Amino acid sequence: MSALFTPFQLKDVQLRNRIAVPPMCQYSALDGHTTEWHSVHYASIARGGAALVIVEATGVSPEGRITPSCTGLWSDTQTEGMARIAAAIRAAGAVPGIQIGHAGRKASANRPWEGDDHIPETDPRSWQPIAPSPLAFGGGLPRVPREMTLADIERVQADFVAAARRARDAGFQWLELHFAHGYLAQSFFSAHSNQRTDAYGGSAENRGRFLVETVEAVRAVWPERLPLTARFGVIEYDGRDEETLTESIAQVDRMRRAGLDLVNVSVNFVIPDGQVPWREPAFLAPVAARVKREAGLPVASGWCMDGAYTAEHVIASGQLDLVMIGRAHLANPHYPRELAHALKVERPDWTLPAPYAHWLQRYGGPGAASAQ
Ligand SMILES: Cc1cc2c(cc1C)N(C[C@H](O)[C@H](O)[C@H](O)COP(=O)(O)O)c1[nH]c(=O)[nH]c(=O)c1N2
Ligand SMILES: NC(=O)C1=CN(Cc2ccccc2)CCC1
Repeated sequence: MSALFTPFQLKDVQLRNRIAVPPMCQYSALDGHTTEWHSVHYASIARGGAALVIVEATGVSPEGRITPSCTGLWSDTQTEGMARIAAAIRAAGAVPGIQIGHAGRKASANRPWEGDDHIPETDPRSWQPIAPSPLAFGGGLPRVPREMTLADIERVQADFVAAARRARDAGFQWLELHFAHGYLAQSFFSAHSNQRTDAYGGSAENRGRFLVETVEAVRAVWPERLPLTARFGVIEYDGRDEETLTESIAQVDRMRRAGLDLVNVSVNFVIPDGQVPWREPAFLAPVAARVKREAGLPVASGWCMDGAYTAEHVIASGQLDLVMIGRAHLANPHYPRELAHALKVERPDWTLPAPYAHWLQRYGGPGAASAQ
């Protein structure tokens, strides 16, 4: 029996297994609107058998995007395209999720294959990034952001609420606030990037204020019976991990009390030179397990957890409730079928829809057990 292929219930949402596709930017939007690329991309992946498909980081405002090609939910004109995608994910038997966020000081960047760096200020495609403090990320993202005023903070929080309403109206059943990867919310919580002296800076509680207030504000519009979650970096790998983890777990507890239903544990990526242990399989699993134990809410996590036995173990061992498997789904949208075969799940081909499953089960096919 495979733990990975057991259902999971959170509020009124039932997941058919523990495999989630994490948000992965496609950098293919037109003025924040989804295109045919997104429709095919998300439908194909959802048909592959994962239980939850989370649509990529979607900007709560134009300047909250990472690149000019990122999706947005700052305008009602963007809701229809997202609604088609949510419906296609649901029609494939997966739960449609979406991540909404603000890129903060990492905003106004080129697409990864076009430099992955800040667009020059002289380029008309660029815009002024904003952040808690006037401190640049560095590396390929050298622009010094404008320090946010209290009015900016209120406006951005209102943008999160408006985007959450649009995600609800588009038919998404799982909302993930992007509080990780060095973007705006993460940069409020990190002392590396937040050197404010007002109520939003200084102590860990003050640095976590923007995040807690945003959870509270979004909770008020997001249906109580649908999961409200956050992807949150809890470790920087900057040599101060124990201190960062302790204050991050306290922050997760504050967000849980503000109404968060699950946390997707990730890495902070607030500084360009963190020593992330990339070679260690499932390096975040023990970290996520500690968050689950100490903050007392369900956890998901990912990063290099795509191998069948790794994915099975992080769930069977109770470290995680859901495993996020990203790049493997870019290489093969039907990746869950590979996992089902490897883990000797009953009728593994039926991780796919009937038009594929029937023939693969009956006549074999690449990777099918009956293949000679
Ligand atoms: C092309 C691309 C684009 C994105 C990502 C990654 C990649 C490869 N990742 C991180 C992603 O969700 C995942 O955490 C990592 O890919 C690590 O998981 P895997 O090792 O790929 O399973 C990411 N994470 C996130 O929270 N929001 C996002 O929009 C994106 N975008
Ligand atoms: N929107 C996101 O959260 C993104 C995360 N990425 C993963 C990543 C982050 C930091 C370092 C390496 C990879 C890359 C692209 C966009």
